[in-house]
Amino acid sequence: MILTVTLNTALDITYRVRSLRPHASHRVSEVTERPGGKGVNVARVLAALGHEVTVTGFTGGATGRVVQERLASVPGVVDALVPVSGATRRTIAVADEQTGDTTQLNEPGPMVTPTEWSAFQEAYEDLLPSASAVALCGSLPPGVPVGAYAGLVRTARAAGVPVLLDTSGEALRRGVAARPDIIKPNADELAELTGSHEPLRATQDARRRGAGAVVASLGPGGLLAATREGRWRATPPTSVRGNPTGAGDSVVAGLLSGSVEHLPWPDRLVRAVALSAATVQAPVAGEFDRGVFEELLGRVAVSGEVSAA
Ligand SMILES: O=P(O)(O)OC[C@H]1O[C@](O)(CO)[C@@H](O)[C@H]1O
Repeated sequence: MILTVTLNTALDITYRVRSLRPHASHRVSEVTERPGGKGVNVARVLAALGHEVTVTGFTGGATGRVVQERLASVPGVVDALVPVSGATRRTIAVADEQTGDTTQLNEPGPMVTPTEWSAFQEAYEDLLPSASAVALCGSLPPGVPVGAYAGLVRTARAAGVPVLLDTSGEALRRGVAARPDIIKPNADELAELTGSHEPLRATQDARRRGAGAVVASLGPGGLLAATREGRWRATPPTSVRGNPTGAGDSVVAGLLSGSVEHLPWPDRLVRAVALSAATVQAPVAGEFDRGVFEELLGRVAVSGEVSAA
């Protein structure tokens, strides 16, 4: 199975409004709720691609119960979440019908005690021997040490399990130093990590800091990958409009599934770009449109070069 870690799980709520204006009161025309947090989204997409997935991280309170109830009905996803005394957070995405833009409000998450953090680390170590790959995704809830991902990367490496890290800020900086196999920053996260706003230079710099491969998501500009095997750029055929919530998580799912299936890097990037664009176009945030995905697979452009041996 593929293991996804979401330390800060969420009940993702999407509000649709006619036009979002600061200081105004709004009528919500539609409300959607689904289990979220980045690793949970990754798991749903992996399962839709036919992979067996186990989800771990923290869950607590009434929101945690809703997240778990909803996860139970997703075929192919096994729930191995660890209980905490605090409540799983909510995230609110407000989709503006007029502009097509989405505004995101993410709660901080429950306070995790040192005992709960230790319980998670034990559960994680127990799950690793059955995992073909692991994805560590999203923000850290309060109470979890900022070096948490660095530790989880080291544990996965010691167990011989390939590890992808998708987070930001100091947690990413420390995590990269622990040498994950893949990181997937967006342009801002990559610039913050390396101090460079030039993506090509920044991806190479991030590799020097410890990442085995760096796949930078450049929004409508597609993906830029710097790996041991070579460097590539993959771009969607047209700029897609819609809700980008979860598009980065679909990239992670594309990369991970391609990695466990031993696809060559260009094919993994094509899959990741097609999934991401199909997520932007899906009516519900974080889902992907299978028809769009399959149609785009043949139309994503890849350019680049293989490294000299
Ligand atoms: O952990 P964070 O960085 O706060 O991100 C979580 C949020 O991001 C999303 O995964 C979208 O990528 C939402 O589902 C939401 O839960």
